[in-house]
Amino acid sequence: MFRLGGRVPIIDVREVTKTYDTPQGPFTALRAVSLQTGPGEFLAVVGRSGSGKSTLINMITGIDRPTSGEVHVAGAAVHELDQRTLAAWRGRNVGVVFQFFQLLPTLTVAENIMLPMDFCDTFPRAERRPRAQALLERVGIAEQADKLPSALSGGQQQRAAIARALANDPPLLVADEPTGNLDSDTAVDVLKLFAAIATAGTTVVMVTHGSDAAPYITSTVELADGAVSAHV
Ligand SMILES: Nc1ncnc2c1ncn2[C@@H]1O[C@H](COP(=O)(O)OP(=O)(O)OP(=O)(O)O)[C@@H](O)[C@H]1O
Repeated sequence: MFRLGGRVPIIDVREVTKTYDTPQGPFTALRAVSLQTGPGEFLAVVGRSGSGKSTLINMITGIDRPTSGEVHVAGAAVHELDQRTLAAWRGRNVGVVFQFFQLLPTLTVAENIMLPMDFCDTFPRAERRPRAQALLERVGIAEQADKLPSALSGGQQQRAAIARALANDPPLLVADEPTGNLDSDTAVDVLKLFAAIATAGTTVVMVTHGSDAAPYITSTVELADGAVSAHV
């Protein structure tokens, strides 16, 4: 097995190619992309619009399958999992953070965070509420637990979404443009939070267009026309 500085990687993408069938004919969105990331890394995925960032993320989270190549995440061969196994695997192993937060509007903040625990039955029922509260403390919004998401600022909603992504203590957190809808000061606070999460051991992969992330990330992969053009 591939090892990264002696450690098993959390993400091990090997020669992944993704070709979509389109009415105009086949379109290759990823070309022989390889990428390895270890525990505790904070990886930024950058590249122009259409370069393949979301397609790569979809391969890593198992939302979509490669046309060829292999995707290993947290020890699972994601490209080989069937849909049912994949849903259960994803719920426990991958926390996802979106640009527009996507909290359920009719549930309180704490209830939103308990939802992945309920879905995956990861913690005993009696532990879920105190665990949600502890996660809210970790992301700095403990006092917002019983409010509806609409009562929170954008930055607070993103912190709540990050707490939800950590609900099942996944080894990997994936964030697609998580600061795209935040003002620059709030964006820096969210980047600092991701950096702290990575330092605590969770691998964080973030698609970003901004350059504000540079001080906080541990590595960058750049895509151009579906291929890795730089990995530093
Ligand atoms: N389901 C699909 N069917 C056909 N083509 C697709 C599909 N999904 C993506 N593509 C194409 O693959 C290429 C890469 O798309 P992708 O969404 O991965 O880019 P991106 O780098 O995430 O872009 P953006 O920064 O605009 O979100 C684009 O040319 C896109 O049109």
